[in-house]
Amino acid sequence: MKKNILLLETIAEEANQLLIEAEDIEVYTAFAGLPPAEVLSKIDAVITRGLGQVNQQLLDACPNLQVAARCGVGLDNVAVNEASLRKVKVVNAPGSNASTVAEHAIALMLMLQRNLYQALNDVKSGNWAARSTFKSDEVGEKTLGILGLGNIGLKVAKIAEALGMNVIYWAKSPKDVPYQHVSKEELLATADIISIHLPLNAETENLINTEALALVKPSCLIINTARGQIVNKAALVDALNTGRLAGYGADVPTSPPPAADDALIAHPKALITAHVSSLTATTYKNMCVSTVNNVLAILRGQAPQPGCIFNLKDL
Ligand SMILES: NC(=O)c1ccc[n+]([C@@H]2O[C@H](COP(=O)([O-])OP(=O)(O)OC[C@H]3O[C@@H](n4cnc5c(N)ncnc54)[C@H](O)[C@@H]3O)[C@@H](O)[C@H]2O)c1
Ligand SMILES: O=C(O)[C@H](O)COP(=O)(O)O
Repeated sequence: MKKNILLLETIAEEANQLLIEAEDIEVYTAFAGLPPAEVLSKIDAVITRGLGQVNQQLLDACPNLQVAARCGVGLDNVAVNEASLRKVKVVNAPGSNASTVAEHAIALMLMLQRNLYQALNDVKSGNWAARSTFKSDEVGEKTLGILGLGNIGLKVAKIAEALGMNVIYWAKSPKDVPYQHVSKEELLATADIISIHLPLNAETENLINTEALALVKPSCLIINTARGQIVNKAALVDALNTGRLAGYGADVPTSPPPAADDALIAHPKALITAHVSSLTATTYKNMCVSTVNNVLAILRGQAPQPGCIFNLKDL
């Protein structure tokens, strides 16, 4: 009997092709709304990206669900606890976008630290004379504090090390890496640049709040390519306005999509991209293909990529 997969969002063509060619798989989509109850009742696996919600309502509607999969890494749009209670395997593609997100984090860090945005705008606007007042500093010999040393955090650490930075990190427990593990408070107080690579969950939402920002050096830059909600927006804007923090670079607005008058987006000390760091041609394909292969393996009773079943991991 065929297994039934529901796609909540479009996926890379190469991954779609794997599903189309699989003779043991029937594919349904929810691009224009959920299919009728009789279809949902026979769905074995649901696949989403960052927008489609695998929530309690969907889990209720799909009583035969075995797998809830995310093309990519972040599982903040998946009700992980609810799914776990129903013995639904929550699956992602660990490491599939680590290099490209790490590159993006380093790019934002250099843009801010070297004041490149202003330098480029000066030339574009014909203000060559601005070079006489130009100020910036290199990242070499500065201390980079990494919050969350998983696949992306570790890539960032390696690139930063090659740039001559001193890397420290905070994680739930020390790891077997050549970087110093410190408390969150020590990291906040000593880092020249902080890069956030934590998942968004109940423990990390608003982690960078007024109290945390009170600890950082006024010259500190915060880079966030994880999720905007890990940083409290009001506290962040206040810290930028009062000189408590020198700059913020992020790939993720605090409440996407941002309003037209969002105080952070317009802030002269903030550089925000529209959640694009995974969207290179190579990585978009890889994260969708890896996820689909993991789902197919589980449905066929084969071994998926190690560590991809999130609710079986000790996080
Ligand atoms: N901007 C983007 O397009 C993009 C792309 C990929 C991932 N992300 C985000 O980045 C996050 C990290 O990705 P990753 O691939 O490095 O994930 P990962 O699972 O490899 O690493 C996350 C790390 O955070 C640690 N952690 C989890 N909860 C913690 C807590 N409460 N306190 C301290 N440490 C904790 C884990 O132990 C792990 O080391 C994702 O969850 C996702 O939200 C964003
Ligand atoms: O968590 C992830 O893997 C990234 O945020 C990618 O998200 P996207 O699928 O929305 O690009």
